[in-house]
Amino acid sequence: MGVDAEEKKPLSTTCDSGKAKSKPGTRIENLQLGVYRVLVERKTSSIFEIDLKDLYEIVLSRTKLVRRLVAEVVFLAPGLMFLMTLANLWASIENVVLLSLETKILKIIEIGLSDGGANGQALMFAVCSRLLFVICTALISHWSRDLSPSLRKKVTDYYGDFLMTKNLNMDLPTAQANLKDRELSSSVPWEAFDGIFELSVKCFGVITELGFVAHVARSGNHGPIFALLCIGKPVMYLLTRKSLWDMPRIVQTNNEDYVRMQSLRWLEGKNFRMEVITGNIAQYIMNEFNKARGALGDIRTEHPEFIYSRQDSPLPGCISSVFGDLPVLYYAAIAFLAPSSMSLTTIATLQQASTLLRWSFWDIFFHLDNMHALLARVQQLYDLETASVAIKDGHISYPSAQTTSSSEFDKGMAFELRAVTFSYPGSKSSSEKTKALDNVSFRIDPGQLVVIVGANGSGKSTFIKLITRLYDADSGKVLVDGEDVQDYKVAELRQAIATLTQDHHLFPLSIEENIGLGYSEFLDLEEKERMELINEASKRGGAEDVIAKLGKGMKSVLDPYMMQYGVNIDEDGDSELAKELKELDKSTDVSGGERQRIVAARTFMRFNSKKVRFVAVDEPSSALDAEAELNLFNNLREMRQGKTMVFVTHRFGHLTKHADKILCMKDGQVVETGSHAELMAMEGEYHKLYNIQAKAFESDKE
Ligand SMILES: Nc1ncnc2c1ncn2[C@@H]1O[C@H](COP(=O)(O)OP(=O)(O)OP(=O)(O)O)[C@@H](O)[C@H]1O
Repeated sequence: MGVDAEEKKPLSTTCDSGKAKSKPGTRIENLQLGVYRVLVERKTSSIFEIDLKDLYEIVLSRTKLVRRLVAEVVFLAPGLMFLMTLANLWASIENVVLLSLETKILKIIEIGLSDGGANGQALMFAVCSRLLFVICTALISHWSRDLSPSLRKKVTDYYGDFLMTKNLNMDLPTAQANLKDRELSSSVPWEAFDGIFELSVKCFGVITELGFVAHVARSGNHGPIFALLCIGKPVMYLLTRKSLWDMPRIVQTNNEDYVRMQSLRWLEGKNFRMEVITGNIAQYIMNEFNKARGALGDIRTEHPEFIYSRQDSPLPGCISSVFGDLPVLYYAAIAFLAPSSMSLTTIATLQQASTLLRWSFWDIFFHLDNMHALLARVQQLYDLETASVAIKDGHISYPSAQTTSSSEFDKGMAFELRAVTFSYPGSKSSSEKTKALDNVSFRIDPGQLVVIVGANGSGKSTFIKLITRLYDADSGKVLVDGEDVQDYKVAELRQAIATLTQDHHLFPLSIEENIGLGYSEFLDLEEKERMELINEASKRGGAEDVIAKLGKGMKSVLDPYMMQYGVNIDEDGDSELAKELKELDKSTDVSGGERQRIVAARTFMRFNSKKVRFVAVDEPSSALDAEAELNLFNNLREMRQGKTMVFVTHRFGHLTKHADKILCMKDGQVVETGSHAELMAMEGEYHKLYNIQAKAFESDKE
């Protein structure tokens, strides 16, 4: 380990160290730990590795969190908690009780040896007491073994519900801004609670052990001094140990050879199987990997936290070891200076007790190390409660009274964009190039069929995302039926919109549900009525034949959640298990285009809701064959009545002739607007794109 004064060029970074300013009283240290560059924030005033004031602040700030977590868990299962506490307290005093009974036995033997005969009755009583205690401990441990798993289930269920509700209701920008929440799982609060519980029990155990030591060495008032000496080593360790775990830090792999090795190793995964096989590149990957490994040499690759904890100087280890020997030195000195104040039994007991204490302290440190990170994750989970909602709900019902009374109400939704600018969260908003929409203004009248065309990344899909309020514009206004889109109640507005995009996926549920969820209120209808609507939607989406092909028809589940594996089975053999495993491995699947048809059927299902006034179709046809695409567009157009329709497409041949308006986009701006004839006459961007498509067909004919 060493401090690297030289700045290395990061390959990817989350913080520009050049700009990283430290808080008052802290400094930012740039470390090179093996293949990692680590930026650490440290207290400038601290002489020890750990700052006690810092530790105190951490403890204080976490107390509220711990109180809440413990209160919630206790409230979930007070009875279980009570029994678990009793069982664990019993276990925590086990060592001390055993040691105390052992001391008793030794004392009786020692007295017996010096008096020429042991007190048989007292010895028997002490041995029986110890046996009884051991049996009781074993029984308690047996009876209490299911307590912890039962409580664990209750706790993970409770926080699982909490997380699922929060995640399902989180809007898109908030979800993208909280990427770290992906790490959260319902088991985190349990792990934290379990850690706190264990820590408390261990602390109780240490207190009883210290009390026991003080009691054993009480003659000549050695007790408190000896107890203090026993905690010397752990305290010294705490002050001198090097640990990154609690420090605010940024870790980044900046060794190019290591990064290349990892990237090449990634290619062995099944995602790249096809490319590796068809490209015949396995040997190339292996050669490059070996080259990178050679170049990396002996540079350490384990986690930087582990590299950092290695001490450069042997001094802290020596000091800590000497402190560990102080109890031995102390009773050796007593035995020499005041031999009458301690018996051999007392010395043997103290020796055992000090070892016991040392292990107990290690145990506590181990739990403490984990605790900080665990509590930080629990805090993240609780923060979901107060996570700022990016998409604020409006106050106007949709359709508003003004819309319903308008003469154009029956035609569909009206839109207007006024000088709208938008960049995706996470993109560098200061740069012009990252604006997905740049000062865009246009109008779409009720009932119009609009086709949006343009090159990749020109901003076509972004427009639909703003209308459906997946995102809000950074500046400018998006008006729906004359009102600011942000003023409407989001749920009501979305009920009036049906979308079909390439981003839509099948749910891991039955096909019936996949289509039915297009309008979930219909799932409550009578079976017959519901199936009629679902069948009709599947017909319009072009999915009828696909579904008929599947063994279980509408009840088929295409992407089910499944956990299955076989172990120690000769899969080529003909054993019963091998046959069963082969049968289990057979999964039902359909092609990409067939999936798109089922997704399209879901959108048609939504049309059954009389509330839909706007249909947004964003390139749903990438995997559809020409006939399916034509049918889809025709079926959608047939249902145009009362709806404004926007199609985003690259293959605009059959759509543009039906369009009331075509918007041609380029670099986040609408560069041309008009009918097909008007845009062709302009000989601009649309003309260019159209001719590229037309030429492809002409060259096919040649
Ligand atoms: N989730 C996202 N995060 C960051 N940037 C994004 C995101 N989605 C799109 N962009 C960027 O916004 C710009 C506009 O994207 P948009 O998806 O609207 O283009 P598009 O015209 O629909 O493209 P395509 O024809 O390829 O579907 C592009 O520069 C794109 O890289």
